[in-house]
Amino acid sequence: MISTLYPGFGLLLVDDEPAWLRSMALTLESRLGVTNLRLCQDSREVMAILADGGIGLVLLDLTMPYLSGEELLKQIAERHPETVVVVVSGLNQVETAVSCMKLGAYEYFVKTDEEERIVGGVLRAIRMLELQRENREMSTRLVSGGLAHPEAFSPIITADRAMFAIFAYVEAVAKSPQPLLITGESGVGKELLARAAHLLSGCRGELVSVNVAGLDDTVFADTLFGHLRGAFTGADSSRRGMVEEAAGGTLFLDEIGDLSIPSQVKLLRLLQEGEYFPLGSDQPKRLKARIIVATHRDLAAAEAAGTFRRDLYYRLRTHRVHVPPLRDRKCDIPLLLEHFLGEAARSLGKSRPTAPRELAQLLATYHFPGNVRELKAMIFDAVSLHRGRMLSMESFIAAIGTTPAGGATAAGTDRNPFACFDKLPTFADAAELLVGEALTRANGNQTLAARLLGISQPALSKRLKMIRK
Ligand SMILES: Nc1ncnc2c1ncn2[C@@H]1O[C@H](COP(=O)(O)OP(=O)(O)OP(=O)(O)O)[C@@H](O)[C@H]1O
Repeated sequence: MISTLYPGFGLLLVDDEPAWLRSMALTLESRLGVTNLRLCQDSREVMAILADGGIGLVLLDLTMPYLSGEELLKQIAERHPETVVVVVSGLNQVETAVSCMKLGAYEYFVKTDEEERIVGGVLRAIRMLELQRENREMSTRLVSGGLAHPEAFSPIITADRAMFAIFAYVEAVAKSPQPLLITGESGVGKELLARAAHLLSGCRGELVSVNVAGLDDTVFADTLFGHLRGAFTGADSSRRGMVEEAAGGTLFLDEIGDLSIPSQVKLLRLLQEGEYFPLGSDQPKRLKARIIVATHRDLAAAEAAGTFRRDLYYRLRTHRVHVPPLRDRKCDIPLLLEHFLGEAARSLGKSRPTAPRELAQLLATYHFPGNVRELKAMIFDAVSLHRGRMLSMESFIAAIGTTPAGGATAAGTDRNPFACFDKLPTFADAAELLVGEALTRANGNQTLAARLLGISQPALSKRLKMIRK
């Protein structure tokens, strides 16, 4: 069920020199983690291999016995136009390169080019093909009327279009054996999405979650792969690792961006080889779980900074989604408010309070660094404190009031916004600025602005009149 082949389509390397084929295969495997490879030394076999299906990308030599690369390029363009061809030739001639590009080659490299350039070109071609495949799957879903299994996403409350697009994507790639990478700030709902992907995968086993942040390399290996009795001092009994617990299901590795480099190597090996060794054992076990990983970190930046291995990054990002922060989907706030009010009332055994009309508006003024988790905690806190029918806004104002809307807390200004002023504004100027800011955050709603300022609505109205005079 679980394929360890990467990418999801085959790469066919065609060259009459076996040494070049071997060396290219090793380079692609070690640099990009490519394992879905077929090598072909005889140009006459190429079209038959393509006819069998499964090949997405061909790396083609030009000068070969029987059929030349240019002849093959013509035939591939005619019979398999969806197959991408990258020419890697010994010929360093501009005319040949131009003629190959005219025949439909995606890129042209000379064998003496730097390895980095050729590897980069192959990676571009792989990404383009992966995107084409994803787009095809997505459009099929859109044409066939959206989600086939909306119920898998029912725990995720949203009215946001970007979120629905993510659902369609997750459904499209749910049965793929390749890993799924979910990124997004803390508390946006990445784990909920992982659960939906697991449900849709059709795998009958469990979803096993492991937070890998802060695990040192030995603990990481022990947690994932388990150990045999006596594997190390204190290992009085053997232990099944999480990879085994997740067999037939999904292994969800959270906070993957915090994984140490040695543990990244172990994870890459697991993905590439589909095998692992429990500590103290020389008998390999097979990976039988789908892998989903999540992080709040920017993995591309971590890869560029050298703290995340490139080969693992490319392996993990085959299918990826980015969940937007709550501040970018404010239309979800009223829905989530209603949802969590009900949930909080039920779990606290209270009757469901009614939210004041301005509450959703007030919440929309806040930037929610902790996203949905923070909103949920605020609502649970307010419901646990509240008495009577109408929910009080005070606990929300207290929570929101401690953090500026932009989220910026420049040094020295988090408690005292005037600390950075050389010359203090006058009292009247400061009051005018404050009132203006409150009205902006409250979208012009005076009742809400007055609450944000901790004054009554008539007092705010009076102050506005004074300002406007
Ligand atoms: N759209 C949503 N609808 C309902 N509940 C949600 C939604 N998004 C998040 N939650 C709730 O918010 C909390 C945080 O969600 P979750 O753990 O999935 O976030 P996360 O992105 O994985 O966070 P972290 O990066 O910190 O692990 C959970 O209680 C979850 O049920």
